[in-house]
Amino acid sequence: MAELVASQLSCMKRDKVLFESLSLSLSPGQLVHLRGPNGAGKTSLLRILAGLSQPDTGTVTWNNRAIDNEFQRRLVYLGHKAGLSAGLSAIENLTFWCAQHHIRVSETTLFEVLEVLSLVGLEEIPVRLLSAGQQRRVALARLWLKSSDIWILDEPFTALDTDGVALIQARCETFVRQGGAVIVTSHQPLSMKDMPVSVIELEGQL
Ligand SMILES: Nc1ncnc2c1ncn2[C@@H]1O[C@H](COP(=O)(O)OP(=O)(O)OP(=O)(O)O)[C@@H](O)[C@H]1O
Repeated sequence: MAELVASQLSCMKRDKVLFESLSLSLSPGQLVHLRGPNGAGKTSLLRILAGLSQPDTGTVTWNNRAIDNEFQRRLVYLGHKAGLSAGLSAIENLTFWCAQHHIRVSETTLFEVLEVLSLVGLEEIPVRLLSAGQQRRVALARLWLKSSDIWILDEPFTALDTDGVALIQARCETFVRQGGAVIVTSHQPLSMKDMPVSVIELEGQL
C-alpha cells in the first residue's frame, strides 16, 4: 500500500524547535487537515513530506522506501504561493507545468478544466492581470491535470471565494473517494460531506 509515513520528525528554524518527535501516516483514501497558528511550522512540515527539504531528525518513506522520483511522479504539491509565471497566460502556465511533469494534455482537456474553474475567457492574458482568486484557480487547475496518488496542499483556499472553496473541497473529496491521499493546511475549517477528516495540530511555540 502506497502509504506516506513520517517517523520522529523534528525541525528547527533559527534555533527554534518548530516540532519534534512528530510521526504521522497518510494512507490511500485519507484526508488530513494540518492545522496550527501562523508560524507553527505547517509549511515546513509539508515541504519535508514533499521531499523538498530535509528534517533535522527523522525519516519520511513512501511505499516503504525513501522518497524517490516515483513518489514525485505520483505527487501533486501546491505551495502557498500560486507558483505561476506572471507574464505567461493561464494556458501557457498550465501547458508548461504539464510538460515539466511529462503530462500529455490536449487543448480540449485544458479548456474543460478552465471551464470547471470559471476561467474561460481569461485563458490568454498574462496571469499577472488576473485577480488573486483567479490566479489561485489557475494554480489549482493542476489538481485536474495530473494523475496522482497524493496531494500535499498548502493553503489552497487562499483568495478563493465561497464557490471556489466548495469546488476545491469537492475535488479533494472525489480524489480521496477514488483512493487518493490528501494533506492540506487551511486556517478555515474543512466542510467535507460524509467524509472523515483526520486532524493534525501543530501547536506552535511563542
Ligand atoms: N528558511 C527559513 N529560514 C529561517 N526561518 C524559517 C525558514 N522557513 C521558515 N522559517 C520560520 O519557521 C517558522 C515556521 O514557518 P512556516 O512557514 O513553516 O509556518 P506556518 O505554520 O506554515 O505558518 P503560516 O500559517 O503563517 O503559513 C516561522 O517562524 C518562519 O519564520
